[in-house]
Amino acid sequence: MINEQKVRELVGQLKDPFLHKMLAETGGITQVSIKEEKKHVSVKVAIAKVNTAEQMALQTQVVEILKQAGAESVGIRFEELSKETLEQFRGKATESEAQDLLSPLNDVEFISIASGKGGVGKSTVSVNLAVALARLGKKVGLIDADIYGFSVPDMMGVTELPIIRNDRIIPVERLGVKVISMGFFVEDNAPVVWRGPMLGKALDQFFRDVEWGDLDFLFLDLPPGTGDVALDIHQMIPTSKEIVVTTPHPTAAFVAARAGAMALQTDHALLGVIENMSWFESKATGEREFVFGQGGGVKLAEELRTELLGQIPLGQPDWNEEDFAPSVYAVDHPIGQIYMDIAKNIVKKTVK
Ligand SMILES: Nc1ncnc2c1ncn2[C@@H]1O[C@H](COP(=O)(O)OP(=O)(O)OP(=O)(O)O)[C@@H](O)[C@H]1O
Repeated sequence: MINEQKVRELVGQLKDPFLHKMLAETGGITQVSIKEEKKHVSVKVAIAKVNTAEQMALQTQVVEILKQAGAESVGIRFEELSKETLEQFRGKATESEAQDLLSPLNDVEFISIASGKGGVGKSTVSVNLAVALARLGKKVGLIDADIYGFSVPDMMGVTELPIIRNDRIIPVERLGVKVISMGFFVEDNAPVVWRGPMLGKALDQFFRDVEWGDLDFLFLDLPPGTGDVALDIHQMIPTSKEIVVTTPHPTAAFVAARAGAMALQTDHALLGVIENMSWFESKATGEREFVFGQGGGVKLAEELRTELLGQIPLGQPDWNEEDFAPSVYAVDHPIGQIYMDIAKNIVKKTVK
């Protein structure tokens, strides 16, 4: 039976990745709560530096150790240790440990894109939002963590593979966005059965071993659905702001609500809802046809107590040969404009 004492004992043995001291020693476990009937454990952990690759590695360890001890799901929030505690320990830090504190993913805004089921346009939205933020002059990265699909490289017209320099993976840059995909690391783009530890290792690499450089936003295209893989990934990625994509049919919104609930349960914040395939507009008459129903986005946003960030109609991107990215809408395309509006709202909502 897992209880608070057990949680403190187990997590307390793990080390603050910067101070290299056990969390029990640094006073790094600041809160523990357990929902007995659901076996959901929430822990608040204080470490020297938050939103880093090191935090992400520690997060994976905490989830693993608590799951082994019988927790069914784990929620983790990170905060920074107080100045006094830091000074007390940092005085003893070596030069290389001080280097850790300059970890390049500090202060990056992680934005994950989720959906209740496949095929609703989650990858299309991820790609176009990332490009729209780059068009606004932001420094943007995109991780294709949809392990069932690997669709991002094709959608953006990426044909090359990342190169490795000094043991670091250099992401492929396309339309101002630095891209890394699970698909780059499997043969022939074949689907893979990713098991927990392997998946964790692959994701960990994307944060730790990729030379992201200086980023404002790092997007994560998550696998669709609310099954085990989606849950694992939610637990393995750093704390992020999440966008849930749905189609307008009310039953689609119902499934998407579960994705939103999963985000909250795993301690990610909701940034809002995007409704995709909202209508088809006739070029000749301007009349709108609600091919996939109506109202799903509004309903979902209400249910999740968040904002409807935008509605995206059906429409094909117009691309030209030189800049071939099949799923990216041009900046002057009406749908490209909608993505720009959503991107501006994201900037406002995240103060980046
Ligand atoms: N607004 C839209 N208008 C027209 N086609 C769209 C629109 N949004 C997405 N599509 C198309 O729908 C298909 C599914 O989109 P996408 O792959 O982005 O969905 P997904 O939710 O990421 O699916 P999965 O998670 O299963 O990979 C793609 O062929 C995409 O080009």
